[in-house]
Amino acid sequence: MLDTTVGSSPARRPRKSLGQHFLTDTRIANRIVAAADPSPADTIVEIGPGSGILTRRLVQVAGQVVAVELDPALAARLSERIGNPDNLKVLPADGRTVEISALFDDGGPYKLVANLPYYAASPIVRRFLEAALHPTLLVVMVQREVAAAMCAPPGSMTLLSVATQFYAVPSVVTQVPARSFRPPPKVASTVVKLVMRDKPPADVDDTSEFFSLVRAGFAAPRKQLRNSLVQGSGCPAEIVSPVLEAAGIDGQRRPATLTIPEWAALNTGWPQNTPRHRDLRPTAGSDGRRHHRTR
Ligand SMILES: C[S@@+](CC[C@H](N)C(=O)[O-])C[C@H]1O[C@@H](n2cnc3c(N)ncnc32)[C@H](O)[C@@H]1O
Repeated sequence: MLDTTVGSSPARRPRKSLGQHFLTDTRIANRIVAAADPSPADTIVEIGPGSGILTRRLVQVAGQVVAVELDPALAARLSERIGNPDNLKVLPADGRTVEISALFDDGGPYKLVANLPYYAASPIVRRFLEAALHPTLLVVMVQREVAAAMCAPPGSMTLLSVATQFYAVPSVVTQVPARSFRPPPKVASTVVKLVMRDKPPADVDDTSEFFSLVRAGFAAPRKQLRNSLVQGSGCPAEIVSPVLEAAGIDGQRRPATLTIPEWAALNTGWPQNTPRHRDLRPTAGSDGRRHHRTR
């Protein structure tokens, strides 16, 4: 079914730069909300509410909804559009940088629901997965390829798979064709549910060092793991090979085949004070200075 009350605004065009593809299929909207299993006891954070197709459903079933919208014009109109519900708080802010603790009064448990803008989907998901004050559950719509990487099993894993599955157990809720949006995007989408783990699937003392090593391991994903690690860490094979051997991992395997516990074993065996990752691709920051990539 088509929701004709949202997704269009005669006064203004959707802003492509903000990834504004508004969902118009009410069945998909209902499925997204149902996947979050909201109850009156729940606080729900929604990133990018847009015209409110999800928000209007969420306020009916959740105790409190906090909506974070970067477009100030959409943020200003959201509450009125959906009937000024008492349990809605709208913040005109960026989901990539918003202070998470400032979203709630009590800092209690919350769930995150979002039809994310494609350009910012990965940083927003990563930010909430890694936050000290993280949600218990995320239901997010992302580009189909991103969803596939998040949910990939060993054999097809990428850095994003490891980064997602370290924190959460992912599953696909539903596929969403481009015609379900106005304007239709050029790509298909998938709704993914991420249930946060109580603890990671392997013991890791320092997550930043762990992900540095994983990133090095995926420096050349089509190469054998040993060569990819040499390239990504900047350490010679004489250092990398014994670490692989001690962890019981065949260096001829592809990086995509490693499980998270195997990455953790490599990280544990990596010699102290030896670089885990070198980044040879400095990026220009918005302030014009050169920045090195960080996770
Ligand atoms: C794909 S649309 C989804 C809109 C609405 N939830 C829906 O399902 O129709 C993405 C929304 O995120 C907003 N947005 C874009 N970048 C954002 C950011 N960095 N932080 C918060 N919201 C953002 C856009 O303005 C837009 O409203």
